[in-house]
Formats: sequence, C-alpha cells, structure tokens
Amino acid sequence: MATTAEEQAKLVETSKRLAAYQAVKDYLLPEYTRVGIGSGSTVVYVVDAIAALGPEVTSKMVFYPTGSQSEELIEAAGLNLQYISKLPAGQQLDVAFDGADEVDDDLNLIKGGGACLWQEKIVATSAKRFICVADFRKLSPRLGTAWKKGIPIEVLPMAAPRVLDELRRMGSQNPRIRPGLPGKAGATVTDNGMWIIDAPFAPLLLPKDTESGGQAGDGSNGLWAVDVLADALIKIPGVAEIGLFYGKNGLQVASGAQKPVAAYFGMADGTVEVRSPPS
Ligand SMILES: O=C[C@H](O)[C@H](O)[C@H](O)COP(=O)(O)O
Repeated sequence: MATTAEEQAKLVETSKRLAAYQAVKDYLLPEYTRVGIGSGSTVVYVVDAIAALGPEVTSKMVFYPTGSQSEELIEAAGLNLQYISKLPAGQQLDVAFDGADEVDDDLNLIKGGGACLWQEKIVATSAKRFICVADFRKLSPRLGTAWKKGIPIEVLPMAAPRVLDELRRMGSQNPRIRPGLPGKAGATVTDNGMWIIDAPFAPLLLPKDTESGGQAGDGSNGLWAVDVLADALIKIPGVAEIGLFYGKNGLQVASGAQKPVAAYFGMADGTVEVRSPPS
C-alpha cells in the first residue's frame, strides 16, 4: 500500500497507465480508421498505448483531438491528425477515448477539470463507441462525492455574472469563475475563448434514488438528479456547454450518446476494473 505522497502519486500514474493500455487493447480494433483522442493526464497513456501498436496498425488511422493538448499529443506521437470539423456529415468516429474527473454508478461523468469539456463532448458524441479511462480515485457512487470542485461549465465571458446568479439560485454552493493562476492572471480561458465556472452541488441523484417515491431530484430540496440538473444548466443563457456527460441508461452504441459504453479504471491493487452502464 502506498504510504508517502510520492508513492501515492506513482500508484495513480501506474493505475492510469494500466487502464489506458487495457482500454486500447480492447477497443482499438485494427480495422478502425477514425479515432477520437480526449484531454488530460490519463489520455497521455492512451496515446502511448496507441503509438506502441506501431505504424503498421496506426498509419491507416486518423486521430481527432479534443483541444490543443491532445492535438500536440497526436502530433508528437507521429499519428495522423485530423479535425472533427472535417468529419463529413453523417459519418462517425469508430471510437473515442477520454478521461474523467468523476464517474458515478451509472457511468455519468464529470469532465472539464482541465477546461476541455466542450470539444470533448463534440468528439465523444461523434463516436460510435466512447470509452472512458481513469484511475481508481475517479470512481464514486454519485457525482459530487469525490470531485468537490464543482461541475465545470463553459460560459461566454460576458454572461459569467448572470450565470453565477442563476447557479446560486439553483442551489450551487459558492460557484466560481475558474482562475488562470498560477500560469495566467485573470480567468482560465478555454481553447474556445470561453471561461469556466465551477459549480458545486450536493451529490447528484440517480434514477435508483428518484424512482418509486424516492427523492424528487428537481432541486426543490437542494438535491438534483443528474439528468434534471444537466437539462437545467444547459438552458442558462450564456452557457456554451456543461461538464456533465450523461444520458439514459441503455443509450449506448449510438450517435449522440454522452455516456461511455465502457469505463476502465486502473485500481490500486494493480488490476483494471471495467464497468458498463446498467441497461
Ligand atoms: O478538461 C479536462 C478533461 O475533461 C479531462 O479528461 C479530465 O479533467 C480528466 O483529466 P485527468 O485524466 O488528467 O484526470
């Protein structure tokens, strides 16, 4: 068991790597030609795993980034880069891999801890199969349990004060514009020229909490169901996109699905746990 901070950090990196290599082994089939590459520190290992397959496999593939970081990763690995704007209408990516900040029991996700959520959602929903790759810290029964910083929300800068007002009205505890420090004074600016607001809410309810006379989930008692909150957040004027990736159970290998078909977790004991959403 890891005891020092250094050992814990090493364990986390090993876990990310294990999950990434397993996910690529299971879901990057040699016949695939279009692959989405997400953002964050875990995706670095996904790209490593893909590059390790060698040009005989990867040269026939084209890789679609979710922002400037993954664009650089793709290029640095010598993989073929293409932009999602060039994906012809009516066509899909074969698969997309991405990380997450938190994953609940139903495989709803919080994303955007690295300010990349908007392009990530476009790429994920353009894929026939969206695969989430994470370490054991991300696994939690309800969103907002382990990830306390809040739901990342990408907003038009001029609308930020109004969005903050509305989030407070909805019961978010201390929503804040994400600072750019230490690298940049002022707000964090996304790849799309937007700002990020982090909006903490009490842990989000799942259908198993709200069905059969359970909690309302409409925010009236301070508790929101994932889908109800997501639908309300996206309607706030000035919100460009939200870092909740959610959807109905059973909506899987389908165009437009935000939830992954599988989530790979590198566990602290050196195993990889694979989860699929309940059907
Ligand atoms: O904005 C960043 C993305 O949503 C990342 O995929 C997410 O923050 C997870 O990142 P990491 O793999 O570094 O934990």
